[in-house]
This record gives sequence, C-alpha cells and structure tokens, in this order.
Amino acid sequence: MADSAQAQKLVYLVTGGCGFLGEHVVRMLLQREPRLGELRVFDRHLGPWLEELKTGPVRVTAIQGDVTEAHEVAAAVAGAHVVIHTAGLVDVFGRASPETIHEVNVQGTRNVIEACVQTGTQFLVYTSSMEVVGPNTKGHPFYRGNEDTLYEAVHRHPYPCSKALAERLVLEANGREVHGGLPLVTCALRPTGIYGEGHQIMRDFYRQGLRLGGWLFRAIPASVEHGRVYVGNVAWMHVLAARELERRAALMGGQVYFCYDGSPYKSYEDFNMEFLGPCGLQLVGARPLLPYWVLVFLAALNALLQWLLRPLVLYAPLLNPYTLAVASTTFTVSTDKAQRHFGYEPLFSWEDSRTRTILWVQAAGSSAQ
Ligand SMILES: NC(=O)C1=CN([C@@H]2O[C@H](COP(=O)(O)OP(=O)(O)OC[C@H]3O[C@@H](n4cnc5c(N)ncnc54)[C@H](O)[C@@H]3O)[C@@H](O)[C@H]2O)C=CC1
Ligand SMILES: C[C@H](CCCC(C)(C)O)[C@H]1CC[C@H]2[C@@H]3[C@H](O)CC4=CC(=O)CC[C@]4(C)[C@H]3CC[C@]12C
Repeated sequence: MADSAQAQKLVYLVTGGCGFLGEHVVRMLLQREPRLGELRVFDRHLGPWLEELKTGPVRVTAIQGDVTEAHEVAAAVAGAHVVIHTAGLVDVFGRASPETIHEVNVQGTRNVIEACVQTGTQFLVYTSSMEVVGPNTKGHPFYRGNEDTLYEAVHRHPYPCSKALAERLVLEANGREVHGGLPLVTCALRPTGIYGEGHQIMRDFYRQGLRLGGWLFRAIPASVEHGRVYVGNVAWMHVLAARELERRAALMGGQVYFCYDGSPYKSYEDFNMEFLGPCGLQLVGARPLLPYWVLVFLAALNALLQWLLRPLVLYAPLLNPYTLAVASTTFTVSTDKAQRHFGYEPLFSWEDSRTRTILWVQAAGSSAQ
C-alpha cells in the first residue's frame, strides 16, 4: 500500500506559471518533485521557453487561459492533484484599474477554489504576499515580525486589498468538501519583496542607472530595512508546501507562512546595490539627496498627473504615494514557522542567490543594448 502510494504519479497545475515566480516554480517542480507525472502550466501569456520543457520525461501541458474565466479554470484543474496558484496582477503603479486588479486577484482565486471543489482537487497552495500584512497606511514598522506578530493591517491600495481578500478566501476554504467527499487542504505563502532572475524592476533600475552614466541616486534612508527573498527559495517553499500538504494536512491546512531565507536586511536601494554594484553602478549619497517632503510632493504630483493624463496616455512612474510609503517603511520578517511545519530550509544560500542574480542582471543589461 505504502509502495503503491509512493509510486503514484501526480498531476500538478501551476497558475501564472509563465510569470517571474511561476517560471521558477515550474522549473523547480520538474527538478525536485519526484512524484510529478504531469505538469500543467496555466497562464494568460504562455512563454516560448515552455517548449524546451516538453521534451523531458514529465508531461508538460501548456494551457493558455484566464483565471477570471471560471470554465477555463475548471477545465485546467479537472484531474489535478495539486494546484499552486501564483497567477495574479502585480500592479502598484496604477497601470490597471482597481476593478481589474480585484477581478484577477480575488475573483480569479475564487474561481480556482470553486474549480478544486467541483472537480475534486484536494490540495491548494496560494501565493499571497507580505502586503497582506503591511506596511500599513500609517507607516508603522514591522521589525523582525513573524506570522503571529500583532500589527494593524490597514490597506487602501487595490493590490494589497485584493491579496488580503484572496488570502482570506483561500484560508476559509480549508476543510470544504470537494467532489468525492474529501476535504480541501489549503495554505498561503507570503513572500516579501522577491528578487532574482527575471525581476523586471531590478532590470529597470539597472537600465536607468546605465542611462544616467552608471549612477543611481539615494532616495530612501539606509536605516529603513526591507526583508527580501530569493525567487529560487520562494519556488522551493511552494514545492515543499505542496508536497507536504497531504501528509501534514492537520497541521498545515488553513495556515499562512512568510517566505524567508538568509538574504540580509537592508534598505530597498542598498539591497539592489548588492547586484547592481558588481554590474558597474554606484549609489550616490550616504543620505537621501532630496528631503522627504520633496519626495512626498513629487509622488503626489505623479499621482495627479496619472489621473489627469489617463484619458490620453498611461503615465505610471515608479514613484507614487504608495510605493514611496512601502519603500520608506521598515518591513522585515524573522520566523521559522515553515521550517517547523514542513521542514523548509532555503535551498540557495545568500551567496548563491546573489551570484545568480548578478549574472542575470549582467545578461539582461547587455541584451538591452
Ligand atoms: N514580485 C514580488 O515581489 C511578489 C509577488 N507576490 C505574488 O506572487 C505572484 C506572482 O507574482 P510575480 O511572478 O511577481 O508576477 P508576474 O506578473 O511576473 O506573474 C504573474 C503571472 O500571472 C499571469 N496572469 C496575470 N493575470 C492572469 C489571468 N487573468 N489569468 C491567468 N494568468 C494571469 C501573468 O501572465 C503572469 O505570467 C502574484 O500572485 C503576486 O501577488 C507576492 C509577494 C511579492
Ligand atoms: C518601486 C519601489 C521602489 C521605488 C522607490 C523610489 C521611487 C523611491 O525609488 C519598490 C519598493 C518596495 C517594493 C514592493 C515591496 O517589495 C513589496 C511588494 C510585494 C508584492 O507582493 C508585490 C510587489 C511589491 C509591492 C514591491 C513593489 C515595488 C516596491 C514598491
């Protein structure tokens, strides 16, 4: 009995499998999940790199679909043992409307849950975000916090609001009876700011630095700390959580876990310089070059311009009141909950994560020229 259970090949579905994190989850599953029999990759935009994966021993099925379309989700979920739901609209710059963000992140997640219930899929891992907790609108620091740290989570921005609602749906769905009579087992993983190969904002900062002759200018005090996490470790935590949900359903079901690793706590800009520095960029200023009130003014001006220009053109710069608040508020996580509950240890050391990211930034930079 135990042997036949071990030999059983499983069908996994990764929604958003062609995104920054999703691609790492897909590749990690193929490398590190011995029970994988079929891997379904569901995304609105399929990446050409999927083709090379189709020649391996595991059946890889690419499914172009939209999580907001319930029937497309149900068709993709049918027959899957495990769903890793990473698809989401990550927009803190005002590119998409609040309604669209809600539709993709909340209704999309509802569709995934209902598809699991209707088709009898028992295990669901949801990619949530640190943003579900904070930073809050009052700018309170979250210093070395864990999953039990009391914090006033108050959101106004559509992205954190949508992630918080979706996370709640996932956790509340834990224990629901799925088709066939078994209970649904769910958990949510909350990455902090993810970095690594494929990180578009890092690439944008690199290109901006190159355009400015190799200089970047400090905007945020070095004392504001952020906890960041390497994408390979986030992917590894997803794979482990998905694997262990079955065996440890009573412990893990309905739980949240911050995603963490050994990356150092630093300000957003100083952390980015760990990669951009070796690529030839320099961060000018031991202190911010502009007073904080000027940044607040510029952020508000950008928000106003975005609103005024919206009928004509999309104006969505990096600096807005929300990104300034996030970048200026300490948010660091210190926890071992995932280690205690399902044996998570980071797969990549800080040195490895740093080297891999530097190599990617260098390659991404040179391909841009
Ligand atoms: N990037 C970060 O620092 C963090 C990201 N997260 C979460 O991780 C998840 C993945 O984020 P990233 O990889 O950074 O973003 P991403 O934008 O690179 O990937 C998201 C993927 O979802 C797909 N997608 C979007 N809307 C869809 C729809 N309607 N139907 C089907 N697929 C759709 C996109 O095509 C994309 O491939 C998201 O749920 C995000 O909220 C959480 C914490 C931090
Ligand atoms: C874009 C911000 C940095 C620019 C600041 C400026 C203009 C003063 O130089 C980024 C600072 C912090 C980032 C966010 C953070 O890492 C947490 C996140 C979690 C998510 O789930 C999604 C992404 C993000 C909101 C991330 C977005 C960019 C920053 C705001």
